[in-house]
Amino acid sequence: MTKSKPEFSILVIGGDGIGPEVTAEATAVLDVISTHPKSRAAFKLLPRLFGGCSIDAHGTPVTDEVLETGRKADAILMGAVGGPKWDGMRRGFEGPEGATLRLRDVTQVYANLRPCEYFAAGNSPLRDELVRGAKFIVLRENCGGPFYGPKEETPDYASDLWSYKRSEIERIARMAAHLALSSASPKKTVTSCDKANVLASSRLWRKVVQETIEKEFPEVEIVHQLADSATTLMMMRPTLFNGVILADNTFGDILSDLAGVIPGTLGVLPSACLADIPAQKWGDDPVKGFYEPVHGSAPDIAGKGIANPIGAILSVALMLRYSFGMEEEAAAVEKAVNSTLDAGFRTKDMRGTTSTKDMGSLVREALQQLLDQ
Ligand SMILES: NC(=O)c1ccc[n+]([C@@H]2O[C@H](COP(=O)([O-])OP(=O)(O)OC[C@H]3O[C@@H](n4cnc5c(N)ncnc54)[C@H](O)[C@@H]3O)[C@@H](O)[C@H]2O)c1
Ligand SMILES: CC(C)[C@H](C(=O)O)[C@@H](O)C(=O)O
Ligand SMILES: [Mg+2]
Repeated sequence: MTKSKPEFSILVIGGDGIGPEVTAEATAVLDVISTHPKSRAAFKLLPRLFGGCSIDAHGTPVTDEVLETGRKADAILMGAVGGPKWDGMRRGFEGPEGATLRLRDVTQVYANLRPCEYFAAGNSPLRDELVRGAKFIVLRENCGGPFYGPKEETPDYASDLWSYKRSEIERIARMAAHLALSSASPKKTVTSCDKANVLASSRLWRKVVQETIEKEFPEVEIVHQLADSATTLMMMRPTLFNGVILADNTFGDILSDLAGVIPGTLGVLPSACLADIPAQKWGDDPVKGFYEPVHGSAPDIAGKGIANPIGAILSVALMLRYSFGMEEEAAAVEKAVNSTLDAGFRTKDMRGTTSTKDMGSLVREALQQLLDQ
């Protein structure tokens, strides 16, 4: 890796439904950054079919070539996959969603960071005084649990094995503590959510999270919360969770979608799936990351040009920060999004009329100005 101006390779998966619409706005942000006179990096984009569109073209949701490209690339950017047309194909890891799980598995991106914060856009259905100041990362274990356990599927019986190994829990607990310590917030808290009152895998989870963090990160406060009551608390007192919310694959999936109530739409939530502790600064070797907004392919609004591209654009900010150590550029993208919202522009999910493309170009204009300063 040359430290002068590295070129990072990125597998780009538009996917299905609104996936290609929001991904186009996200890659356009990367173009602004790489073509700016002060640019510190070049990006080699590797667009590929994946998901339902790949089933239509190749008869499989992911070809070996795409898995291999993803394994070798520095990062992966994905819109979303799936849709009613391919719902009948879900069995084991077949079908569009199964392909996403396979790609997460081959890249071993075990830590799924799903940051959520309140935007002062007046869009939350929750009362302003409840959500103001809410800022946390849902850290979801991404390569284990029932998503990956052996499955049995017959017309009369079906099962998914929900299991965790100590080593899988230790590595995600370390990531949680690392994120808590590196956050700007004075509160260094990890709130771990589980169902230790009923699930054996949760009892191991709770024990290993407690032991690992207590021993290796004594300055981090650990709170254990049952996952069911965590949902009510997240809606009633979201700021209680400021810091890091740690959860396994299933509970993390649910809690991160629930967090969409805080900004008032899933459309603005980004996500980063990492294979290692994030890069600390520009010039470090890239950390393998798989970036995708939290939302899905939203078949109900696909093709209408109204999808919110902010979740995808903010996922690019996470890529710059966590994979490439480009904190200044990441912060500029986030600032550009905030200033666009502050100027009053909103897509339909935020009760506005701005189109996907217009929202993308407004953010890019704001970004260009910030980079020029
Ligand atoms: N990463 C992924 O590939 C991924 C993630 C989640 C769901 N999915 C798949 O997507 C399909 C649809 O799932 P779903 O309907 O449960 O969830 P979804 O996230 O696609 O949609 C839920 C609701 O949020 C809205 N929404 C989502 N993203 C939006 C955006 N960017 N702008 C505006 N509104 C937005 C939708 O219109 C819909 O009303 C399913 O096939 C599911 O498996 C894929
Ligand atoms: C589509 C599906 C495989 C995926 C998941 O459950 O991980 C989605 O819901 C997500 O949150 O990224
Ligand atoms: Mg989900």
